[in-house]
Amino acid sequence: MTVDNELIRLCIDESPPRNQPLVAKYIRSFAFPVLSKLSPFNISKTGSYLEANKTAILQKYGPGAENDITSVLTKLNTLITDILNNKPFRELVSDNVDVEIWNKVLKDYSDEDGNRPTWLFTNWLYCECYIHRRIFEAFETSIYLKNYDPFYEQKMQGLVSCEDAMELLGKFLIKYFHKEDIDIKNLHEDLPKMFKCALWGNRCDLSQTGGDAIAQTECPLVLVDALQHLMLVDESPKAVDFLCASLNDATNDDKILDIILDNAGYELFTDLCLADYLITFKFVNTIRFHGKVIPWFISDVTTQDFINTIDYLSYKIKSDVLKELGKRWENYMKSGQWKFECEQFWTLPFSFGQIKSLDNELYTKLEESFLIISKGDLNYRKLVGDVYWNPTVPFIETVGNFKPSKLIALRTLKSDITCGLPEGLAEHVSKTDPNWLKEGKYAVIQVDGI
Ligand SMILES: O=P(O)(O)OC[C@@]1(O)O[C@H](CO)[C@@H](O)[C@@H]1O
Repeated sequence: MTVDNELIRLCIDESPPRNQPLVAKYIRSFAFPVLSKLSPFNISKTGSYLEANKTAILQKYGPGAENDITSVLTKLNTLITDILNNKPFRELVSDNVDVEIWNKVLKDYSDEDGNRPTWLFTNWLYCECYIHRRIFEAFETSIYLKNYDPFYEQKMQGLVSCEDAMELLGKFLIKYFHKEDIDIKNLHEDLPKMFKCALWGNRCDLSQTGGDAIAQTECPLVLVDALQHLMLVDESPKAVDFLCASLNDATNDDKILDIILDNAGYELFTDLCLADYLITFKFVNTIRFHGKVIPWFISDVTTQDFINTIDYLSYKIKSDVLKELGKRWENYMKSGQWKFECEQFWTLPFSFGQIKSLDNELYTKLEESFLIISKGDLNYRKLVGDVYWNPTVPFIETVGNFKPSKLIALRTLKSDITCGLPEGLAEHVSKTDPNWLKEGKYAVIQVDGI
């Protein structure tokens, strides 16, 4: 019997129950294949990357790093074995500031007899976050590779491989920014396109491919129209009306936009384009980008990714328009109009509904916000509590008590969770396209408080 079969033997051959948080034991949920196939694949690819890049790593970190590589590989292999054998979770052992929180969560999820949670039977959001935290633990418990991001090069490669598409969007924007006669009608017409470029940027997510870059070659603006029929909910008109109306209020010159980022590479580029558009036309005055404090879900944006993306565009890329964009973004960072922040909460296994009770400082910060944009699938899962909602439950209900400000969610669908869909749509799409929830093919733009 293979280990995969062993996991299957423990599972239930059913869909997960509606309106409950996901758990991987339901074979017909996306969580089961992510746990049994995709996660072990991603972890073993991380190990293969280390082995393949050993010489370069030793050159950079010195010969002492050889033992580190060996110990990281052992820890990654143990992690795969633990998952595939549904072993109980263990405490984290590093001296990082978040370890106390993770170990408290482990205790909270253990039963009265002290039996610890296992991969198949515990809350899936906790489980998947724990997998990524354990990957990082393998590195942070080493000597030389404590701060090593094994996904950094792939993330930058993801950016480089999309240069053609970036150039096309860059040309459009630079021309636009140089025009002197942009009026409210133009803004009203073009702002939805900027939202949707950032939305579809979320398709380029390396956690689906074990780090292999997904090249985006078509013109992002052409794609916006071509993919419109794949948008299951499009509330962008509400967001655009709200933002355009706010331009009339000259008294408010302290409008902060918070963008809760997702992936580096091409997606981050499209987020920065949207941010530039919003700040150039004074929809907002300050933008705070929220990234991750540790490598997370393979391709999420860390400080290193954010800084080096802007640096790459400003100084290293061939294209003049992209250089010009890079320089604009560097200036926004220098002037403080743009800020990059990475709070610990985003790499903990909690939903956004828990921010208020668990991290009041962060919640209070988000209350200063004029508008919050949440990017991507994992942030969406956290927004709606990773609950397998009945698809017609309104989005504003699913976000629970996460109401610090007005909110826009931009998400391509890569997991089972849907909400706020019109009656019958989920049934209709699933009949014509059984994989509709898995591949980032469909998307939603949903708003709360607008
Ligand atoms: O947040 P992103 O980057 O849009 O997507 C992340 C994600 O799709 O990767 C995992 C594995 O497929 C999913 O569980 C998760 O939701």
